[in-house]
Amino acid sequence: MIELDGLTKRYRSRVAVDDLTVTVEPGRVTGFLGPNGSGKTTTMRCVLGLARPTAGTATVLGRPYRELAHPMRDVGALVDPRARHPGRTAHTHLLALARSNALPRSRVDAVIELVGLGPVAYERVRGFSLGMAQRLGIAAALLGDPEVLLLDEPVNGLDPEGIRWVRGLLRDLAAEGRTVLVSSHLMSEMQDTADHLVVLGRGRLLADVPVHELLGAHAAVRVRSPEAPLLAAGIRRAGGRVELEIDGALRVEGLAAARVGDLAHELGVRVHELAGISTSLEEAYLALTGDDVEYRAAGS
Ligand SMILES: Nc1ncnc2c1ncn2[C@@H]1O[C@H](COP(=O)(O)OP(=O)(O)OP(=O)(O)O)[C@@H](O)[C@H]1O
Repeated sequence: MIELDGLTKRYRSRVAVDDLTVTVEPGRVTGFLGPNGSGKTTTMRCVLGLARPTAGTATVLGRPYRELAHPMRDVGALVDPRARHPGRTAHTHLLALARSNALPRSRVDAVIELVGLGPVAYERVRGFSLGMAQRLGIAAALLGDPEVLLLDEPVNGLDPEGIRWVRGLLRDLAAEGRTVLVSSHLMSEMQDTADHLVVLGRGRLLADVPVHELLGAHAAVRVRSPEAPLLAAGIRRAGGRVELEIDGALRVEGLAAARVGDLAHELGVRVHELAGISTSLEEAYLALTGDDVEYRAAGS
């Protein structure tokens, strides 16, 4: 479990993380989302003792990271995949990590195998592609067989096969009862991987919800009727939000399809089409974070 309590991190006048209170539970994959610069990496760095909170606390398994007796056995992290000695081979890199953390040598071969780096284990890290570097970073995170995993954009640079592999790995680790916190900008990937979401905007908590709840909250109903204005007025009276689609259909949010059908019946309005529309995580995410995007291209 990871617990953040009023976590705040300021860099001079800039507030990177603002009074964040969240519990990341074990046994599920928690996606950590937010626009660029919203504070995800800074939060992870505070959890890992790499940045000191200005206020509040961040604990792992009930303790601040610095007080963990065997940090690598408790927490595995991938924060910067390029942060390693370029002259070392993958094997020597992991072996050095294992030695300095009193982990058995057998774990080195086990994680190399697990992440699929066997064929390049004795090649220098200098020549690794971003995807290979990501796999090595994940291997390092798993070296101590930790209860808690924090992965900052682990699929960055991976090809589709690699992305699918990370998805399976994260789901397996969560199914084993571990705490898995993973940040990503790939919404379709998060929709398939995460059970739960923590969403930040400008350092503040925007949402702490199960994925299906967020998707449900943004789901819509499409309804077509020759008496659309009458139906739209009834839907609004019942608390729904209505928009007119380009083809004359109504897009309704806030009411289920069955409720819209019943309303039409009550109003004596004919219906030619009625369907629930599921939203993608990307649409739900953009609706949630729209006002909190710090960097936006002109015209977008
Ligand atoms: N060492 C630092 N010194 C000064 N400001 C920093 C530092 N680290 C982060 N920041 C600022 O804090 C804010 C949050 O950055 P952070 O990297 O945590 O965001 P993020 O959500 O991980 O972004 P991204 O999705 O782009 O990786 C940004 O405005 C960033 O410029």
